[in-house]
Amino acid sequence: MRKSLLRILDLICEGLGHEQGYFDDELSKTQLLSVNHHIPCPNPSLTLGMPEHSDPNLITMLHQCSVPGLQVFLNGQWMNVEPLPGALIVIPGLQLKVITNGKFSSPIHRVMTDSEEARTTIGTFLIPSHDMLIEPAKDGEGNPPVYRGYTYKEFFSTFTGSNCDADTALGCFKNKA
Ligand SMILES: O=C(O)CCC(=O)C(=O)O
Ligand SMILES: [Fe+2]
Repeated sequence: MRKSLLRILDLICEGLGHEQGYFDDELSKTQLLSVNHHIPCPNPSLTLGMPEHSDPNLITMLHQCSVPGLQVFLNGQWMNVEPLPGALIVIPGLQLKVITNGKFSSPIHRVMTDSEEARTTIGTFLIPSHDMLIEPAKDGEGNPPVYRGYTYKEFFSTFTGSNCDADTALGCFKNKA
């Protein structure tokens, strides 16, 4: 999974004009594997499997099982991400948004519960090393950086301190327009 994500990141580099391997080392140092098990809820309107959030890391790969539940917030409404057999979902994280100076966005998503079936998913998260300086990569187009540099440690504590609200956390690292 790490190899596939690094390949995808290299394709992103190619598209944006950054050198190959830009994300290979400290920016993707840690790989976290997380298994989520959501038990059924007879009345799914009463609880969410996972509340709405953007992933705070660099990039995520998710294997959802055959039970639906993942939703993404798109054009002002929640859309179901239907499970496809054998498909893996790639979710750009907030660090990818910052490093690409906002060219990539990090989608808000959440998990609904199912009334009858349990849902087990596996996520792989690539995470920068804690002391790594994160900043928009120079894009050769002379666009001013939207965000100031920070360490991932600093970002993560701001993110958790703002109730995991992406806009609030990112707002703390925005340069004045
Ligand atoms: O279980 C899922 O479908 C999504 C999990 C997720 O969004 C996460 O772990 O960040
Ligand atoms: Fe997520």
